[in-house]
Amino acid sequence: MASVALCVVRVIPMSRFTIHDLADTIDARAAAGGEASYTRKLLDRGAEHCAKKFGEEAVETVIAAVENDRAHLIAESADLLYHFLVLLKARGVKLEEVEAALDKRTNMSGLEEKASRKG
Ligand SMILES: N=c1c2ncn([C@@H]3O[C@H](COP(=O)(O)OP(=O)(O)OP(=O)(O)O)[C@@H](O)[C@H]3O)c2ncn1[C@@H]1O[C@H](COP(=O)(O)O)[C@@H](O)[C@H]1O
Repeated sequence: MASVALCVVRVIPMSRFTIHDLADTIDARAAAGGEASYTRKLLDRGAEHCAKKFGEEAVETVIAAVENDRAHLIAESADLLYHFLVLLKARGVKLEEVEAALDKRTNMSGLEEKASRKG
């Protein structure tokens, strides 16, 4: 008798929302006046404050990962990415510049990239 292979595919709904959409929102909030905006509040407190918030979110993400709490990890990752983009904005770095740095590494392994940093 022919055996039947069962393949279970978990379907995750695709969102059209991208990290670039969030970066655009952050740009718009940065350009706007002093109306109520958490982003505006963070940027007004300066890059060092934004860096501190990013660090806090990084620690919260680490804790969620170590605890193996999937939903918590996703939520903290979303906070982390938001605060990462605000930090880049505070220091005048474009997301595209980070992507370009990643793009340069696409043809080398992580081990090669690590070695290229030494010396
Ligand atoms: N994606 C986010 C987002 N993720 C996380 N956060 C905020 O980041 C904070 C997480 O940090 P904490 O847990 O330390 O919260 P907290 O103690 O309230 O923070 P602080 O008072 O210490 O600053 C929370 O206040 C979250 O609401 C975000 N705030 C905003 N956005 C996006 O940014 C857009 C613009 O927001 P506004 O600038 O408020 O209009 C929104 O439409 C969202 O799309």
